[in-house]
Amino acid sequence: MSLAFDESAAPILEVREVAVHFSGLIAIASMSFAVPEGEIVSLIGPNGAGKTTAFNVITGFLKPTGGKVLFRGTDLTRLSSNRIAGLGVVRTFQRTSIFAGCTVFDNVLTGMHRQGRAETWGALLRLASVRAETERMRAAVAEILAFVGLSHRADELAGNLAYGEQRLLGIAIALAADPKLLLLDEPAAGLNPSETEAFMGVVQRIRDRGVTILLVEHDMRMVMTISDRVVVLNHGRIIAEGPPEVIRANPDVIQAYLGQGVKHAKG
Ligand SMILES: Nc1ncnc2c1ncn2[C@@H]1O[C@H](COP(=O)(O)OP(=O)(O)OP(=O)(O)O)[C@@H](O)[C@H]1O
Repeated sequence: MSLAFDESAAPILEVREVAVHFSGLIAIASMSFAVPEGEIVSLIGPNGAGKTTAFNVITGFLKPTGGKVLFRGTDLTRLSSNRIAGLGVVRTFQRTSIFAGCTVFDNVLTGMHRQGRAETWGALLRLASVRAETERMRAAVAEILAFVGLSHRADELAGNLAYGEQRLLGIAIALAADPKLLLLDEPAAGLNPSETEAFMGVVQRIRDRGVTILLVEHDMRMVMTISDRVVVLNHGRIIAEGPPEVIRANPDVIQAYLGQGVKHAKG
């Protein structure tokens, strides 16, 4: 893990002066930050700071009141969430959306044509070599399941998985959509310490495979261990930005958030 921020790395994502107002309430006042390609960047802050709102803007679920979001130079704020997913900006949700009545394998297979991949799927079905293509996709699903450590559960109904396994399945479904930038919304919520540990390893390995990660997470140990860079939001404004060891020592951050968070993480 590279703890130092490489200023020369090209940003895959640039959030420029994004503002979000909800009829009088300012959820995000003005937010600008960049996510360098190939890094894990965490967006942290107290409850209500604007983290989920920022995710919703980046993924096209919410149009900002002002500002832009550039993904490899393309302005995402003009595009539908489906188009954005099709470009490779893929998110997971706080509540994992799985098909409980389908097998783990089929859930991941479905992930290949969810999230904006419908056109590709349709085109594939028209190919004469559908069978070869199906085999290729099944091999890809098997590879993803092995990657997240769920191969042994492939034929199980997703609804029968333990909670921690369902979170891993959520990640596997997102990986099936071939993300370039993966947004993880509180992936460790509700996990026990050993599950969190395993999850941290998975997230780092996803980064090591070349997928850039933007993480919203309350578990400070996870954030401080795996992030290359941390962006701190408070009341809709960025109050600090930098590598974990700098953020950890920033008095404004400690005041706003970390004091409580670190205590919580250690307790
Ligand atoms: N659709 C909405 N309509 C009105 N206000 C909203 C809406 N969505 C969010 N807000 C408000 O915007 C602010 C930011 O909320 P947001 O959910 O982005 O915070 P957060 O940092 O993700 O919090 P948490 O850590 O609790 O998930 C809050 O004051 C929230 O109540």
